[in-house]
Amino acid sequence: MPVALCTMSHSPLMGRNDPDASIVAEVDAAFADARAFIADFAPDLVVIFAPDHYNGVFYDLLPPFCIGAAAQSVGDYGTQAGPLDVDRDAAYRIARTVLAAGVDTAFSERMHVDHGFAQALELLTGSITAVPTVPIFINSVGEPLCPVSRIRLLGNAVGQAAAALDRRVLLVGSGGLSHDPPVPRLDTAPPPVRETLISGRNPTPEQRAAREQRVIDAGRDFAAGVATIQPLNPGWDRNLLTVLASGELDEIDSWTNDWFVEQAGHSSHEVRTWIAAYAALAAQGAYRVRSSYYRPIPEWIAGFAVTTALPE
Ligand SMILES: O=C(O)CCC(=O)/C=C/C=C(\O)C(=O)O
Ligand SMILES: [Fe+2]
Repeated sequence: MPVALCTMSHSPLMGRNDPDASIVAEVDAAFADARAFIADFAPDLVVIFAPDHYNGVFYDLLPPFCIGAAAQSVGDYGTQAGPLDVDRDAAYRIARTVLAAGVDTAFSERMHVDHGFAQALELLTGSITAVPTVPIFINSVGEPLCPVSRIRLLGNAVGQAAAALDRRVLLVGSGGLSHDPPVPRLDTAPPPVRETLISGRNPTPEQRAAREQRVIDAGRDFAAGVATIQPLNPGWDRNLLTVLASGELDEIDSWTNDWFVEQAGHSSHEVRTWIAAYAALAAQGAYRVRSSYYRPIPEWIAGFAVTTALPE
C-alpha cells in the first residue's frame, strides 16, 4: 500500500526563542515543502513515532515503546491539548504485527502525549485531529534505554503492518538530532524533581510554566554561549542523515547508547523516532530521500532537520 515518510526535529523553543528571521524563514520553507509533499500524498493514516518528556510517560511504568489506541495531548508549550483522532482498529492491527514479530511493545487505551507528538502533527498536517493517527511512543529520555537495534526491528514490524493496511500511510518521526536540552534525569535529579519523573502527571499550571521557563532560559543561555549543556554536533547529524538516506540501516545497530550521548547529547536518543520511521519505510523496499533540510539552531537547542522520502 502507498507509504511516504516525513521526519522532523521538534523543539519547544520554536516561537519562544527564535533565531534570526532569515533562519526562521528557511525552516518555515522546509515545513511548507513538507506540507505540500504530504498534501500531494494525501495520507488517510499517520503513523507517528515520537518521544515523551515526562508529560505522559513516567518511571511508575516506563516501557521502551507504547502503541496508542486512544491518546490525548497534554498541551505543553502551547501545543493543542485534547484527544488525537486515533484509528483504534489500525493501532490494534499494528500492535498485533509488532508483537508477532517478537517486539514486546506496550499498548495503551489512554495514552498521554506531549509536544513530541502534537508539534509534529500540527506542523505537518495542521492539527492533532486532521488525519486519523496511530501514535507510537518510543522512550528516548528515561534511562535505561533498549539497544537501538530494537528500534529498527520495531520500525520494520510497523512497516510490515502498514503494508497490510489498505491505506495511504504517512510515517512520521519526531525528534531532534544532536541536542542536550535540560531534561531532568532520575539519577541526578533532586528528590522533589525525582518524584515528578516517577509520577508527575497533571502538574499545576504554575509547575508547568516553571518547567517551560527553565527550558526557554536554557535556550537563551545556549545561544549566548553561556550554557553548560553539551554543544550540537553538526558532523554527527550530517552522518546520521547520510546513513538514513543510504538505506543501510543495519549500520545503526552497532551504535551504542553511550556513543549517542558522548557524540550528540542525551536527547539525541530522540533520533530513535527517525530510525523507526525509516525502518518502517524500508520494510516496503528501496526508498529515495526526496528532500533534506538541516541546520544546527542553538536558539532551539537543536540539530534541526526535516526530511521527506518515498519508496523507489
Ligand atoms: O522540564 C522538563 O521536565 C522537560 C523539559 C522538556 O520538555 C524539554 C524538551 C525539549 C525537547 O523536546 C527537545 O529539545 O527535543
Ligand atoms: Fe524532544
